[in-house]
Amino acid sequence: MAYDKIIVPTDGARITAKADNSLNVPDRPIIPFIEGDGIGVDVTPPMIEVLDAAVAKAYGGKRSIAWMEIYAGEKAVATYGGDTWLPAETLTAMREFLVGIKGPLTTPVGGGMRSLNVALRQELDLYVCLRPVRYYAGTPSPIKRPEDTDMVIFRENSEDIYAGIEWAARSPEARKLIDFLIKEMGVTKIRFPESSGIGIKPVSEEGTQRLVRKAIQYAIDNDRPSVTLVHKGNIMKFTEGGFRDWGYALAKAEFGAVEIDGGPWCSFRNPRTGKDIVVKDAIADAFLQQILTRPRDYSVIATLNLNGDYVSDALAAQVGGIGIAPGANMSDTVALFEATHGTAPKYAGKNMSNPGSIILSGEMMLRHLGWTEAADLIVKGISGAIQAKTVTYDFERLMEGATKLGSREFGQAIVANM
Ligand SMILES: NC(=O)C1=CN([C@@H]2O[C@H](COP(=O)(O)OP(=O)(O)OC[C@H]3O[C@@H](n4cnc5c(N)ncnc54)[C@H](OP(=O)(O)O)[C@@H]3O)[C@@H](O)[C@H]2O)C=CC1
Ligand SMILES: O=C(O)CCC(=O)C(=O)O
Ligand SMILES: [Mg+2]
Repeated sequence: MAYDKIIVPTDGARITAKADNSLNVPDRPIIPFIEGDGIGVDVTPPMIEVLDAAVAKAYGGKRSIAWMEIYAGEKAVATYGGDTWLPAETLTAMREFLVGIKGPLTTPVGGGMRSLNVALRQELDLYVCLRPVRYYAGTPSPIKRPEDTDMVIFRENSEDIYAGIEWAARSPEARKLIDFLIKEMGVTKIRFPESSGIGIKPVSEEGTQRLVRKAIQYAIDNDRPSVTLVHKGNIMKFTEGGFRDWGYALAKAEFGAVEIDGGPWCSFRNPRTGKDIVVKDAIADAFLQQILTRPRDYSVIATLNLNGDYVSDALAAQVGGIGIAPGANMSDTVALFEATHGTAPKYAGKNMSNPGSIILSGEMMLRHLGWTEAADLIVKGISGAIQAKTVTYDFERLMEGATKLGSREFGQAIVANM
């Protein structure tokens, strides 16, 4: 494939997918990366340095990464000109090279363009947003026993109110839709029809089931005790309630789950371990208080797009903040690893922000490639740097006697602790 601005490294090779969607990973794979807006300049370069160091140490030069910059957001506009926020060849490169990593991208509030992050997920159909939440010893946390929080979020990434189907108040489209709802659908509950903006929340059986299937399979593969479907189905019966019902139906039809005490909770035996896996559900508001009051009750979480967004940041805060919360956006073939936080504009370019989130996203990426030895070194390095209290401002301000490091220097501390 010929690219315009993307320079494909000539000394690397493409990752390819086998028929069963597992990966053929060469010893020097080409990995596309998007630097990201705002603090992207601060956190992405240390991520590259840390991953390179971990791979070099783990494999003594036998393996390495050929990094390939691809563009989105402000750097895309600077590189391609005009209004090119998400160049077509960025999507082409992700489809061709299959595994990539990105920094955060800015989305204006209210008006302006729609989210490039969401656009990437939709265009590449990256329907799973996978966000593991675990505690690293020594990390400052607002709760008493942060080590009790060990959850893995499977956030549906392609539909829900997050899909961006909405019209501004008083626009012809909003008026037309509201008119249709009132006149043809008999809707009487729009309190202020003249001045309502209006959004649509699509939630499908297919979309739910492909996500819940991945969450249950993860619980099986990783010896997890439960999968909780988190929804607000008492209020939004046919969208969030549908999510719950379709989730349970899938657990029964595909994994042989049977109801416990008349349901709706059900369980099945993990074929790998022989232990029971419980599939249960929780209403989102109650869930948000229970993750604080009894986090040990929850393990794998499957939820809709907007709930997953809220839950991700809430759980990240419990284990020390968004500065070290990693994530991945995945389809059956393409995976784009991504920090959970945004562009934190007030810190942009100041070499202050914690690069831990994108570094641990990189750690997930190495595991996805099967390079577990290098991934383990990153966990060791970050644990060591935190325990030595050599950390960025976000941790330092909450720790007694810590040394404050810049983003770059924290990356170096991780490498030093590998
Ligand atoms: N996937 C993506 O690319 C995402 C993009 N965004 C976009 O980012 C922009 C800014 O969003 P905003 O709501 O401010 O959320 P951010 O996550 O960018 O920042 C909120 C706060 O979180 C803390 N924080 C975030 N990242 C780090 C880090 N690496 N190290 C330490 N602390 C960190 C800071 O807290 P404190 O000030 O207390 O130190 C910061 O002020 C918006 O345009 C939004 O749309 C948002 C989320 C995800
Ligand atoms: O796309 C954005 O700007 C925000 C996305 C977000 O907060 C997330 O995916 O966690
Ligand atoms: Mg978010």
